Amino acid sequence: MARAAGPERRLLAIYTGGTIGMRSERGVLVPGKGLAAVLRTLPMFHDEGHAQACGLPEDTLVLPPACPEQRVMYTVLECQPLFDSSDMTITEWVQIAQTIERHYGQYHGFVVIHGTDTMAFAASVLSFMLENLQKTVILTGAQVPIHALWNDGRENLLGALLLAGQYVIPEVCLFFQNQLFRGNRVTKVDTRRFAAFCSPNLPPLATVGADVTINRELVRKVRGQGRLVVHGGMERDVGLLRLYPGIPATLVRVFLQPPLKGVVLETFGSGNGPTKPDLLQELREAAERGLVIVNCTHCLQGAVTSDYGAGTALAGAGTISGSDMTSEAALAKLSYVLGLPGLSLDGRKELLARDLRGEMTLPATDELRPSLRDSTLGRGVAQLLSLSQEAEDVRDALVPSLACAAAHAGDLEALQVLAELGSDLSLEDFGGQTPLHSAARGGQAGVVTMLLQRGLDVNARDRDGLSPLLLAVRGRHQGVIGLLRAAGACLSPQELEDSGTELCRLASRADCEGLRAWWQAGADLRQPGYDGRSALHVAEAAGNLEVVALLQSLQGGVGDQALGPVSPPPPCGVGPGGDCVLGTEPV
Ligand SMILES: NC(=O)C[C@H](N)C(=O)O
Repeated sequence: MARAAGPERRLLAIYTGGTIGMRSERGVLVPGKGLAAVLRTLPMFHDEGHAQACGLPEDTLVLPPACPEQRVMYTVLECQPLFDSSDMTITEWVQIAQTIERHYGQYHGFVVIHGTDTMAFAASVLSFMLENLQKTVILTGAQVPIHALWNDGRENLLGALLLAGQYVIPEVCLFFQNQLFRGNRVTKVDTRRFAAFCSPNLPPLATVGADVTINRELVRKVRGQGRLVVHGGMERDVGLLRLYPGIPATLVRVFLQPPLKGVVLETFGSGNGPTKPDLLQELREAAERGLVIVNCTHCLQGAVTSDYGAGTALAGAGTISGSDMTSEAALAKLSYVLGLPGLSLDGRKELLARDLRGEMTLPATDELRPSLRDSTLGRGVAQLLSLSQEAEDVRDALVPSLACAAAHAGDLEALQVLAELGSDLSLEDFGGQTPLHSAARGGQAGVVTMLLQRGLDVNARDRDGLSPLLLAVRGRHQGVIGLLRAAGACLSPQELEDSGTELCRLASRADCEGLRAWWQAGADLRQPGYDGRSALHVAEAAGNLEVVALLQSLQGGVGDQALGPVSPPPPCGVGPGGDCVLGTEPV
């Protein structure tokens, strides 16, 4: 965490609705449009003289100077429609995350103006969706509309803008009543008081009084240079069930039915529940058919422990400890972990038990999980996880090699754990290969898909100048070649030039699969070899009619039906389309 440098700090404020901008209609509060226009009239939110002197664009507001050399400028994106946050769902939160992603390069930080009723859910979900966050994201709102004489909206919004503008706190945070909390640690505790939120198991990251006090030890560190990854594939079939004394097993049974894939069980005290055999049996059966059950206490403060038989009975029925997570964070984490592609059930449970975004406090001796102990690679990753803070340098040095080994072996779980550690999956190992090279060489389509989704360079060259595409061609991995081509991979001029000799060699061995792989990668099958002859010449001379026919059909542009169509690579530099979210427009 650092105080932000530079004379101008640009922020994007995404206005989704909530009481802060609400107006009374027929006696009830409903979301109100035009927040930016209101802010423009309030001197604490806009310095019109400075804006005119600098010729700022119409949609840009500028705060009065907080310190002499720095100005915080901001643009308000107003969503359409605006929501009472009671109507917000994962769909809207995914759109907010994607808006941040689209504008990530343009702004130094982000403020999300949101209703308070579901703000703790929103902050939790966003914290998991935004991986490798290197900029400040702050959610805020109000208990009383900003137009009212006595309101908390002005202070909250101003504080959020100033903190996001002046500090780099690379987390999803929530600012309310002079306190900046980690977003996935909060819960709403009051319907009326301005101190609406509390963070029961983690002190605030910052407090604002006459001075701003940042709790530096708590702020998460940026690790690696990995780019922002937005996980939009959150699982929606997750639920929350609060136990109460005497809850019937039949009711629990109904609740746990498919399509539910994961549930947060709110239990008593330190994670205890009724020990009635029929209830435990329902939980056990659900867990055995693959439902993931996370045990969170319904107490405001404290964690799930194994102190009581009534708690260990739940663990015995297959529930996973949620430690001191809030229910909001646990639900968001379930949705995130169950939405990750390509993981086994054990791998998902492994991630759920880990602290991924600072959402849970792990016991001091964090035991290595059995699923990670199973393989040599898993052991390596598990050891890395257990290294102390001081050994981070060693860890950083080992990560590229481990990532390459995991990629080659198709071990998505190990890669996911490395990513969760903040490891940069684009780094080269000692041989100069990236994990994408290794996955391509190993024919690991699942890993290639994951790495491409993370935006890794599809045309990275290893120390010998080889591309992932060439390694996939050599391995004849058609699925991987297709994925790489669709992501814009091309053989380099050198690889294309060298292909002639290789094609002749394949033709002489009647290796049709090898020839098809080159064709699929975009090679010109007429490319001459070192002696000037093409693969077709070689096949004809050898009298191999099958190869001759294949080469003629491929060279003639008639794709082999058995191979399936090869989609042309998209033009380079095409980013995610559209600039609107929830119908959002700058105002
Ligand atoms: N204070 C608030 O913002 C409450 C409002 N119902 C909302 O969540 O949108």
